[in-house]
Amino acid sequence: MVPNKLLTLVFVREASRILLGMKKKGFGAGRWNGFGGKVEKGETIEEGAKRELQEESGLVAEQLDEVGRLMFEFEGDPQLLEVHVFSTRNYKGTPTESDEMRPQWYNIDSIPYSNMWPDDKYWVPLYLQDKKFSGYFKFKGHDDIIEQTLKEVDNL
Ligand SMILES: CNc1cc(N2CCN(C)CC2)nc(N)n1
Repeated sequence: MVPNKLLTLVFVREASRILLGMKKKGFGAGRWNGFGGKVEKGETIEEGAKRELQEESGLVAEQLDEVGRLMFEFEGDPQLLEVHVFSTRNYKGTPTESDEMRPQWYNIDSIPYSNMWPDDKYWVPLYLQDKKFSGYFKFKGHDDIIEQTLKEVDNL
């Protein structure tokens, strides 16, 4: 039994725009995404999300709302990724490039899905409609989704 790998993903939102970061190295490098990473021992998932947001973007979230839960399986890898997705509209600081991420604001009508993880085009629209969601995506490599489920939920 291999436990899930606990990860976070944070989106910073304003009325008509969303902050994305270009991942500069490591897992997901070359794609725009929210900010996030691993949850460390001794911190809650939400504390981990807040920490990663600050490390990767320089922003301090005053309030984080959990908006979704995504499970990712990669064919041939027994460890599933359990990604807890958060959103903040209440933060301080200005977006600052880190060695991991180059932040950039995008209008919510022109999100660069072709340069993001392939699953994003399915669940980000739910997020933008202020829906809560729960999804599972099985990947073959990093580009092809071979199975998926996605539903709106009332509670996470
Ligand atoms: C595999 N598909 C993914 C992974 C992913 N994450 C985001 C957070 N990372 C720490 C790990 C991987 N984010 C999106 N949007 N899609």
